[in-house]
Amino acid sequence: MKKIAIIAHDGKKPEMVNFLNRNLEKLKKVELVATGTTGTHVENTGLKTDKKLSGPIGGDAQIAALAAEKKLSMILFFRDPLGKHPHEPDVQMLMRICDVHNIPIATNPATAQLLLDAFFKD
Ligand SMILES: O=C(CO)COP(=O)(O)O
Repeated sequence: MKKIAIIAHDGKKPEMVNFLNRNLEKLKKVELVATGTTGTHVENTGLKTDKKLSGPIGGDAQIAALAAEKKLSMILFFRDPLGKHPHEPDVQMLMRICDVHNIPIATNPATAQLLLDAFFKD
């Protein structure tokens, strides 16, 4: 089964939840993995997800490891460009690993929608 990773910074969690609710039917058809607090929000929509550690304590790094192992179809990362994040090096590492391994990564809701629509077009 295809696996999609969901990550959201705190300032973008409401937008992430709106996105999930608009795309529930599609997202029910794939396996989801998420960073810890994001995962709790994902579960509150009724979707199931494999919850990793919270971002600041290693969750982004765990998602990056899955990307490096080519176990992810895409990453939907609702980044907050206006926030300060103690684990910014992990965020940069995640994006770099995606580029190294050519894993699609959306970093805002508009791109996330385009990626998801493309993924389910057939
Ligand atoms: O910090 C994050 C992304 O960098 C997300 O972590 P949480 O889902 O645990 O809030």
